[in-house]
Amino acid sequence: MNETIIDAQGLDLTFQTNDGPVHALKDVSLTIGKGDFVSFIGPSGCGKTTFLRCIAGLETPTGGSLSVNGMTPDEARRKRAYGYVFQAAGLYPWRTIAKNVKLPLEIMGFSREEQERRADRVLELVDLKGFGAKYPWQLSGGMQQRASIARALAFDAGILLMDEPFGALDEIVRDHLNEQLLALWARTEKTIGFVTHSIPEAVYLSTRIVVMSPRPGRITDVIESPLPKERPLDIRDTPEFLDVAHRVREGLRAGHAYDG
Ligand SMILES: Nc1ncnc2c1ncn2[C@@H]1O[C@H](COP(=O)(O)OP(=O)(O)OP(=O)(O)O)[C@@H](O)[C@H]1O
Repeated sequence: MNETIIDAQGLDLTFQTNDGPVHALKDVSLTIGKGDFVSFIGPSGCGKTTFLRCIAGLETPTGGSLSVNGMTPDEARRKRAYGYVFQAAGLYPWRTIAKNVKLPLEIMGFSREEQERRADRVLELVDLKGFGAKYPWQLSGGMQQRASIARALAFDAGILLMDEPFGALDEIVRDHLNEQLLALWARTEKTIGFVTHSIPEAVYLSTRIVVMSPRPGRITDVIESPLPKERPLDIRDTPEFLDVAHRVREGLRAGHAYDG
């Protein structure tokens, strides 16, 4: 495998809540290499978001070890090792698209010229060239989500963490964004962690698919994709694709059957 970027070993996380402890992650071990596109799939509440948030240094595991770029997640967060894309685009309505994209750059103290240059570059990368002066409400849901990806790319972190970024979009738009995301990944060689509920989306995008079980969230299968890097949408009709989709479905089913 390529250089290790994310290394989780025996990760455990129990939330203490008013209703008692919630065991969200159990003995999660996974290594993600540079340039991997790893999807996390599993039933609602199985800890996909929690695992992504651990990588991002936004939750603290209660057991095990986790490193990101050879650092603790907290150090990696402070060094801005990753861009994070949420399910909702989360753009500020009073800022233009360009100003939304520049926000992290402003906070990080980039010069105005550099902010301008980077915003232009990432808006072009997500196919929003010429939309910088628009406000979020003037854009479709898919375009807003692309703008939020541009914002996550603006400071050029090597890691992109995406939590169901296209979950709220209709299927045609989602297909299109999946294609664009693959092209962007090929061009930028980012390491991507991607949470989804959709089997076809996971299979279409990923180099590896991590199947998780219901609570306490455990990894029940890690499927290496045999698909080539170059993936036109109609690859989804090929026997290879359907075979991987079948394996994911079986993995999800086996996880559900687990009651230990
Ligand atoms: N801050 C928190 N405090 C207490 N419990 C939490 C907290 N965050 C998450 N949980 C619980 O941990 C479990 C895992 O949640 P998580 O959001 O990671 O699941 P998920 O797989 O991403 O679900 P979904 O697919 O519905 O987004 C759930 O039972 C959730 O209620």
